[in-house]
Amino acid sequence: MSELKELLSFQKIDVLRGETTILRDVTLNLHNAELVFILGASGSGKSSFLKSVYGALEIQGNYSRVLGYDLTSIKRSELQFLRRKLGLVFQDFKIFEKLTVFENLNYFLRSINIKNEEAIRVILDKVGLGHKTDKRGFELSGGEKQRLAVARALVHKPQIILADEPTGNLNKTMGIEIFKLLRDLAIDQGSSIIAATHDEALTSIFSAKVFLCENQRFTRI
Ligand SMILES: Nc1ncnc2c1ncn2[C@@H]1O[C@H](COP(=O)(O)OP(=O)(O)OP(=O)(O)O)[C@@H](O)[C@H]1O
Repeated sequence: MSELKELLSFQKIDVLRGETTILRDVTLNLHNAELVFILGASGSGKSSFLKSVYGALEIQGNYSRVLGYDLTSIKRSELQFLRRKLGLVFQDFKIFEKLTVFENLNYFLRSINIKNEEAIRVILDKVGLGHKTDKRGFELSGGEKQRLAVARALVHKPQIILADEPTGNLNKTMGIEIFKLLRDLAIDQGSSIIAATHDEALTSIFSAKVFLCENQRFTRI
């Protein structure tokens, strides 16, 4: 059992978009190898919360630490270093359709100054795409695209994975299968996941801390 480390701590933090307060008094503590779901209706602030974690939205409050960075005082030039320690998964996959499976991961790793072809091969095997490394993005099914996105989120062994509706474009069975893959591989390498989802069913399948965004509140349920 690995030692418990605090990866993220928000204490009574407000998340803003310009002049508008999207969420108030957000309190969340995240440790390694932990899964957190964020539920809420469309427009309730789930994506905004995820964006606040990587410094893409303004926040206010006394205490907000992510992987050792204080988000209320982090410099713009430091954000790239924080973001290298995060993995991102989106509903619409955001893979490069014209690049091959291998090139998609290599492009991502190079963008964060890492050259590690072995890590690419290992993670592609783990997500079940080891036999499709030379296929281009447009030749993949939706499930395969999300497997590739899962591989991209994990290949650099980030400490936190932020997943925004990761099952939103998949059928129910495929969504559960791919989320399980993400969860198992992440937890295995000690990474934690914060996943925003409409899909309440996921919370009954996977053991997790669950929060609800509603009327600007962020409440543990
Ligand atoms: N780019 C943007 N510019 C301005 N306001 C935005 C922008 N994106 C979202 N908002 C507003 O911020 C609020 C929270 O939106 P957010 O996308 O965080 O909700 P969500 O719970 O993730 O919704 P969904 O489930 O539909 O993705 C909403 O009122 C929305 O209209």
